[in-house]
Amino acid sequence: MRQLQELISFLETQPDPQIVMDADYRIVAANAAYRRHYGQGEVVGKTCYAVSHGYDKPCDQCGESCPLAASRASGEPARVLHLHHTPHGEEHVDVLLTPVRDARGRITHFVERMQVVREASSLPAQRGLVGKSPAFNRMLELIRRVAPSNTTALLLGESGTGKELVAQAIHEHSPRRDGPFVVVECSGLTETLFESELFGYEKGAFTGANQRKIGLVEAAAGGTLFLDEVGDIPLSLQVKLLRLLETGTFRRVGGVETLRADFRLVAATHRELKAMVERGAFRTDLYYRLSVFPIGLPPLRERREDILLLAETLAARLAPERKPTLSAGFRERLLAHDFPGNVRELRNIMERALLMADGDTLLPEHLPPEVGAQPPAPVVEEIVPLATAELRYLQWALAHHDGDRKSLARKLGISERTLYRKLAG
Ligand SMILES: Nc1ncnc2c1ncn2[C@@H]1O[C@H](COP(=O)(O)OP(=O)(O)OP(=O)(O)O)[C@@H](O)[C@H]1O
Repeated sequence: MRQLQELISFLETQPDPQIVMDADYRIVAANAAYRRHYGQGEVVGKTCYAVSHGYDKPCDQCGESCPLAASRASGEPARVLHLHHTPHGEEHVDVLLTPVRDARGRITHFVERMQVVREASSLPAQRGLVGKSPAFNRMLELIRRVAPSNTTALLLGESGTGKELVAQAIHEHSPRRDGPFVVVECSGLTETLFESELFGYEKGAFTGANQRKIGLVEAAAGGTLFLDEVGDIPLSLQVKLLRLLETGTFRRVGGVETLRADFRLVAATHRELKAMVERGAFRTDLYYRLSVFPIGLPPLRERREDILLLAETLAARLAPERKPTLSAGFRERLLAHDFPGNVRELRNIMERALLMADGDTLLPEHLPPEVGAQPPAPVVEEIVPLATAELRYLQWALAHHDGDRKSLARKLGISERTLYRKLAG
């Protein structure tokens, strides 16, 4: 008991919101930072899943990962990224759970530290990454883990999935955030261009080189170098990149001086690099240099819960002086579309709709005809077991429902618990 009191008094002055829980998920104390940030009345005596999620049972029984269950099982700290209900709305929170042991080594309590995630927003925001779907959250967790290090990150995703935005988020949350963020567009670079763009050149290196020019590698000193479409670099040039990465040095074209590079590398491609390696189209050694920490960016069709959030965000970004609203029919059509061009396609659709609309309400007729014209049936026309049909319908309803699971359950006329159970299959 004394030990618990000491722990609580220590946590009181810590800068991050922290709570102490017993092994039954019940909150026994919340520190000043927690009360300041979340200020949602007394939480002591309530369970963490009720306070942070509005659930009536632990997260892992509601389709989410539960750090307390993980920590209790392993005896180790556990870290996850969750979406918490807060007085400010739904917020991404990085949760670290640490077990506390008594003198005999038995776990008696858990301390949960919460850090607000600034790499992305679950509400429309003026800039940066926006999303709240499970697939987006899994990606965000990886971004949070790699950003503070100097490790090379490799972003893998279809065109328009937000690779450049993710690279920027990694840079902005790294120790190099005050340094430059330099983008190298690798596709279409010829041999001579590649070298002079990347490494710069000395005066007189070639006709037209009237003065020394520093390259992008040098410009990125102290910051992050983002190699976009790294899979498009021809084999003949890959060796030059490899040399730079292996030695950490380079020479300007026409120069003799060996210069030391000082950048953190983030690379991206929409290509299947692994398959390219197998085909002999991409160097194996370069592949292993690049794929230290791969991050998969989900296509928009695999994060449908984010479509309307992104649409609202992009509309507000594209027309800050207007207050665009999305009519029900417009939303419906967006939700029925597959977005082969991902977020970039959605952005183009929104830009067009804003031009087509005379008022501030976006209507279905402001969409190109091919967008969501044929809403897919929630249940395909084949005979399937009732339980399968029900599951498909619920998944469809989840993707098309603009709100949380609680309000969906209400609309469906079932309890939230039943909804989770049925979705778990
Ligand atoms: N999660 C997101 N939140 C907000 N905007 C996004 C998000 N993802 C992408 N976007 C927007 O979508 C557009 C395309 O993103 P971006 O250019 O980063 O994609 P990309 O994967 O680098 O595309 P490409 O491979 O074609 O270069 C940009 O306008 C970007 O701001």
